[in-house]
Amino acid sequence: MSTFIPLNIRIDGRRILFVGGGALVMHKLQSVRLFTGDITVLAPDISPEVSATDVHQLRKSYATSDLDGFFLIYACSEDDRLNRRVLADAQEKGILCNIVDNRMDSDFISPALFRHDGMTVAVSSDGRNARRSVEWRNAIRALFLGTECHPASNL
Ligand SMILES: C[C@@]1(CC(=O)O)c2cc3[nH]c(cc4nc(cc5[nH]c(cc(n2)[C@H]1CCC(=O)O)[C@@](C)(CC(=O)O)[C@@H]5CCC(=O)O)C(CC(=O)O)=C4CCC(=O)O)c(CCC(=O)O)c3CC(=O)O
Ligand SMILES: NC(=O)C1=CN([C@@H]2O[C@H](COP(=O)(O)OP(=O)(O)OC[C@H]3O[C@@H](n4cnc5c(N)ncnc54)[C@H](O)[C@@H]3O)[C@@H](O)[C@H]2O)C=CC1
Repeated sequence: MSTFIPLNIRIDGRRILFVGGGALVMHKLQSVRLFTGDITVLAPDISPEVSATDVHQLRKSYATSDLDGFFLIYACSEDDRLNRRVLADAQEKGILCNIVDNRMDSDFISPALFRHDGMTVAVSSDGRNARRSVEWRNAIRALFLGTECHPASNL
């Protein structure tokens, strides 16, 4: 069984890498960009939506040395074998890595977030039920903002 502890990790001055540049990266960027602008996206094909953001872009196929200098890695390509290679390379180098939607193997997972007035709420199900995390986050957000509570996921 995978177990996780919630932490707030310092990221100022530290670089974050996404391997892959499709729809899923765009989705993940929406939350990560709330916290840092120092994000690099590496993929042979980077979607127009990702390209239109202010992230650093490397249009190339992944190589192990691409991980050097990064603090956190998100392996988000559509190629599961590649994602697993990225994870193995990162672990070899002592860098924390998330394989998208794979809580069993990831070093960390992403909670459902709500940020307001300098405060952050992060909800997790330890990766067991992401939809439930979104519903809890939305309920907490409604409590603070007095808005209608519904399960649609937007920050
Ligand atoms: C392990 C993890 C990924 C990781 O971090 O590695 C993971 C895994 C999986 N998600 C799945 C599905 C969905 N995920 C969402 C949404 C979000 N998922 C997020 C996190 C996580 N999802 C991590 C665990 C978090 C925790 O601990 O609870 C959020 C909170 C944050 C983020 O992604 O940044 C983000 C909300 C963003 C926001 O709104 O703010 C929605 C709803 C939607 O899109 O609105 C659905 C459709 C559900 C449906 O359709 O019912 C499935 C397939 C399940 C299945 O098919 O049954 C898996 C795989 C599996 O469960 O094995
Ligand atoms: N789109 C979504 O909301 C969700 C996607 N997923 C899974 O996440 C994965 C990615 O999904 P999408 O972003 O939608 O796919 P996508 O097909 O839009 O993007 C895949 C990205 O991987 C990159 N890539 C391929 N080979 C590479 C290499 N050798 N080096 C670096 N980058 C490489 C491609 O250039 C592309 O940018 C898929 O496995 C998908 O099943 C899972 C849940 C939701």
